[in-house]
Amino acid sequence: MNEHEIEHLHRLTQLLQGIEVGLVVINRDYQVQLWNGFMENHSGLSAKQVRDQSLFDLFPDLPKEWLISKLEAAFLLNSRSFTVWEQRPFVFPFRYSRPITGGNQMMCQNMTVQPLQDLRGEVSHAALILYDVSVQAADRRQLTDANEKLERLSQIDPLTGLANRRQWEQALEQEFQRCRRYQPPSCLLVVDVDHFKQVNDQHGHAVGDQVLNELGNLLARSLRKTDLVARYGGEEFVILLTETRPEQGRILAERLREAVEEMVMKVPQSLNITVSLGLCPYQHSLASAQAWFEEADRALYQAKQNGRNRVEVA
Ligand SMILES: Nc1nc2c(ncn2[C@@H]2O[C@H](COP(=O)(O)OP(=O)(O)OP(=O)(O)O)[C@@H](O)[C@H]2O)c(=O)[nH]1
Repeated sequence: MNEHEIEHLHRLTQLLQGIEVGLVVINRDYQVQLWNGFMENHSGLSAKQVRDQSLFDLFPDLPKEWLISKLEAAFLLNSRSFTVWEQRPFVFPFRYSRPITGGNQMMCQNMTVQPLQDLRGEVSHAALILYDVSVQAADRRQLTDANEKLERLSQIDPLTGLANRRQWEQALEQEFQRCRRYQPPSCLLVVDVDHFKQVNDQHGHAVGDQVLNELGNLLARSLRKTDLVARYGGEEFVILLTETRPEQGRILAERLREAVEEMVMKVPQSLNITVSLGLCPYQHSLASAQAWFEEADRALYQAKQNGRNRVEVA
């Protein structure tokens, strides 16, 4: 090798030492032959310390079986492979300390395994090339969390914390399909506050909101976990009573009516309200979830017509 070539090699070595990517070269016994500055910095082990040591002795926590299968594919088949953090968050257990990523404890890594041939063309070594993708991983996780939160929020009524109409319509459709298939007993109940306009007019809209909130709490408290209560809109609530026969549904509706009548709200002065309820048990003749709801709504209209503060069954 002439002086020019030695200079060139020297520059290349400096480049590999300083690059912000982990570089490890191992021989066929998995012993470390090259360990660059990135690996030194993150492992706390110098190139001298790891030289000729087995990778698996140095890092007993490495996913041995999985990594050997990758390395053997490189040695025997001369094939290159790539793994991403989404499949396996990290290969080398390096701590990650940059604060911008928040709760991220370990460095997330992508890794390439690259076969290296000797001058005779035989694969005598393999390189592990490690990319730190902690920032991208943290961004992705934040985005996923935000999307999940948005999805949850888009299903909830902000005033009462109950399911909103969107979630309700999905649940009703599901329950309708379940009833159509298995014909379990199931009831749909529509609850509407009587003369709610007067509450708003006499006490103000903020008090009206509080009344709806308290009513929502009462309904949620009074039902089974398997029932779904939702705010359909305005002063109208809807309830799915699963596994409930018509006569049980009627008793429950009556109990809710009484509970509302007896409830004294402090908003801030004492206030009483009543509700009217329309009940429609599932019947096979119902053509759609919408038809089921319309039947219950018709029963509610009857309850209003018949004097309010009462239950009517479709
Ligand atoms: N405070 C408050 N009021 C609401 C909300 N949504 C709807 N309302 C009011 O609810 C009232 C409903 O009035 P109506 O549909 O006439 O019914 P009602 O006065 O309850 O009479 P009946 O249902 O016939 O007993 C209207 O005044 C709406 O403005 C809300 O989120 N908060």
